Amino acid sequence: MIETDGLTKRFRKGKSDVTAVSELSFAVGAGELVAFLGPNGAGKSTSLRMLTTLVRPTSGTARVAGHDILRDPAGVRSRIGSVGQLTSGSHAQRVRDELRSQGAFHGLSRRDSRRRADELIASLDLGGFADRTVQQLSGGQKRRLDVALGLVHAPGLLFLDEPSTGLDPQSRENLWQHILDVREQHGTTVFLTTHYLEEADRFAERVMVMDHGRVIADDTASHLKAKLTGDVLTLGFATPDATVRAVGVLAGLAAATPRRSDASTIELTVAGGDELLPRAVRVLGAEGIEVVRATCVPPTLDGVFLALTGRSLRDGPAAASEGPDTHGAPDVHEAPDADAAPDAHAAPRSASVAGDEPGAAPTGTTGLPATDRATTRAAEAAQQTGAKR
Ligand SMILES: Nc1ncnc2c1ncn2[C@@H]1O[C@H](COP(=O)(O)OP(=O)(O)OP(=O)(O)O)[C@@H](O)[C@H]1O
Repeated sequence: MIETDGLTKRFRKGKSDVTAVSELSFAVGAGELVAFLGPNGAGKSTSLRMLTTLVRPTSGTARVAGHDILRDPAGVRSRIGSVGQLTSGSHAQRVRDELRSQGAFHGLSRRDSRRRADELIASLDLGGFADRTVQQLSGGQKRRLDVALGLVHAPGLLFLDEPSTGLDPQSRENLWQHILDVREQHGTTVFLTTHYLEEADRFAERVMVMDHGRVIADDTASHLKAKLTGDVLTLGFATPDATVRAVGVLAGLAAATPRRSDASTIELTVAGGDELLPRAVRVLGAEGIEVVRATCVPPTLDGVFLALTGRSLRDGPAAASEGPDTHGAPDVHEAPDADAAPDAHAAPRSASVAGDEPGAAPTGTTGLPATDRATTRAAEAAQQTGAKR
């Protein structure tokens, strides 16, 4: 479904170049659910924008859904669905009409557009508000509509850029359930970016970790966790003396080195911590050392990132619990630049609306040059609305 070869993107920033994505080479098979993880500025969105033909690579290329992104961008667009960080529905349109007109713009007959709209309303559970206008929807309902709009032409491959950012936990769970259902019903390949580590861990079969424009790990979440980190065991003791003696006993029991985190607590990071813990308590007890508290915390993807980079993904603004940190909505009054795909700057009818979207981040949040932000976002909005031109 996706095959990239040395995909690289450099942006001009003042007098210097920023390498947003460097030598990206990977393949994604049909039906996979892949999550792209990384801190702010790692290059995730730029990678997605290249794969969805919104931004031209500086070098390298990719085949997406059987079409070359450089030689046949229209072919790529006809075969993929793409949901960006902005809501793509037009404010004043009713949900049902929005879906029907999206079908018509994709070349479906009136009858097929109606049928497809009904199907998507059922499968994404939009029935309760299908006759409301987009501006009357909640954030979670809008995101479900966005996914539905991206699926109107039944693409085999769906790109989602931070689909659940900014939603409350219940709406996130609900959106995910719908994404998983659509995937199960149609075998859709899903490629998404997210800041929510626990979502990637729970739902994605494959996790690609990106940092400074490069993919630094690519595997299942469980393999990454097993390979790069382990369970963190914490054992508490009644006295400092017992703690010192316990360090010696534990060192002989586990492959890892026990660390004293304070006078009466020992930590150790090991594989199979849940099995080691009861054994450690028994052996220590036999030595006359009483364990007064104990926990075993399973590994996380944040631990994986920490092991790979020495930094936590939760440090700074990319923290999973925080709200969106998007690059700002498009200002359609600004001129496009050469980085956008050739036809991507043609403003769709909803592009000007997207900037007013209450859930969208305000402009100017990234420090990117205004024209770059405007171009990329306008191009993204143009694609999100598909052929609505
Ligand atoms: N149009 C642009 N012009 C100049 N620099 C850009 C542009 N788009 C992205 N960049 C820079 O490229 C780098 C990668 O940005 P990108 O948006 O791909 O990161 P990201 O991983 O998606 O971040 P986030 O999680 O914050 O969305 C950043 O340093 C960013 O400032």
